[in-house]
Order: sequence, then structure tokens, then C-alpha cells
Amino acid sequence: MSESEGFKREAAYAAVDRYVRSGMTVGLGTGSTAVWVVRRLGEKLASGDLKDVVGVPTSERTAGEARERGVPLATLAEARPDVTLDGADEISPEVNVIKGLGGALLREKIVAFASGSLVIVADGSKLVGRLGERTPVPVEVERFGADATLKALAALGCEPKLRPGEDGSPFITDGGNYTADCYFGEIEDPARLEAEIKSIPGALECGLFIGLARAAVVSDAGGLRVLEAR
Ligand SMILES: O=C[C@H](O)[C@H](O)[C@H](O)COP(=O)(O)O
Repeated sequence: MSESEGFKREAAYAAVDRYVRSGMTVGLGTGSTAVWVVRRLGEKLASGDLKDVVGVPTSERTAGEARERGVPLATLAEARPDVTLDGADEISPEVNVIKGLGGALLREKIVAFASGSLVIVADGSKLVGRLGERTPVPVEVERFGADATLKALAALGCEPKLRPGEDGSPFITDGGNYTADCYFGEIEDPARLEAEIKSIPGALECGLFIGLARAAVVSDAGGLRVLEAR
């Protein structure tokens, strides 16, 4: 296992151990870090350290992993998550985050918003001084009228790029939408940018998660730590 994979695993395992108790419903994020959350839950359910835990998956990929690992699943209609554990692409010192490079941001935000709390799990490479430093803001875009939506996004000060899928045609999310990656550079006011993006009718949701996370569990060569949101 690579060093960074080890850090992802350490953060995810620590988050499960700290935030998940028997009887809870847990929102299951998407991506290479969140997969370790599912694996830890599977291990603890199999050993009997956890009982009666149900997961609400944020993607088909995560649902498949949970089934393989023996984590029972529910929909949001059936159960409200006590806590959601999910990865991130960038984490600011306030624990605002950019998510969505893995293509699941809309369902991730729906589940996080419906949860008692959101806890981010990540390796230290995701920490930034200011959001937008390295990654674009992914925006899930309705396919109808997508060209007009991309123009409206560009007017906010970026060059939106329709994300390609593996075969070169546009990537399609689990919900059947496009994703536009919008690089703005360092974002001075992420809450305002989130509101501006969401004022565009075809922009269904964006990867700026502002004021949503309660904490981030981060691991790197400096050790494991919990950053509380401020
Ligand atoms: O859409 C995907 C998600 O927001 C992921 O949680 C995010 O991209 C981080 O993924 P990873 O843990 O693979 O770096």
C-alpha cells in the first residue's frame, strides 16, 4: 500500500472509531478515502464491535462496496444519517471543503445536508490555506441546455471544462447529469461563489461545502489529528 493510501486508511479508521456507535445510521461518502470507511464498518460489524449500523450510500460505487463488505444499506427515505463520513479534495483551515472530483457531489451534498453531522476524512495532502488553491470547483450540470449553463458559469470568472468519461464522451453522474470543472483559483468568498453558482438554473449543485462539516480527521507524516470547524 502506498504511503498516501495508508494515511487515508488511518484517517478513515480513526473517524469510524471516534464517531460511529452501534445503532447509528451512517452516510457513506464516495472516493478512495471513503472506501476505507466502508471497509472499517464492515470489519467492525463482522467482529461484533458494532451492531445494527446501517449505511446510506452517496453513489452506486459506494453501495457496491458496502454490499461486498456486509454493511446493510438504507435510503434517505428510510433513515436519516446520524453522521456522514466522506472524503474531500481540498480542506480549508475553517473546514470548508471542495468535493466532487470523484463525480458524486450532488448525492454527497444531499446526504450530508440530511445528516446530523458531516465529518471529513482525508490524508494531509488535501489541506490548503484557501479553497481553490489547487483544484477546480466541480459543478453538476443538467444536460438540457448545458451549453447555456457553461456560458453562465464562465461569466462568474472561470473556464468551465465539461468532464470527460473514460471513453472520451462526457462523464455522466449516477443521477444522469454532466459535471463541469470550474477553475477559479483561490476563492476569496466561497459562500458567495456557492450562492452565485446555485443561482444558475442548470447548475444543479456545486462542490463547495461551506459550513457543512463539523470536523475533519486528517492523517499524514505529522500524525493523526482532528480539525474542528470554526
Ligand atoms: O465526488 C467525489 C467526492 O467528493 C470525493 O469524496 C472526493 O473527490 C475525494 O476523493 P478521494 O478520497 O478519492 O481523494
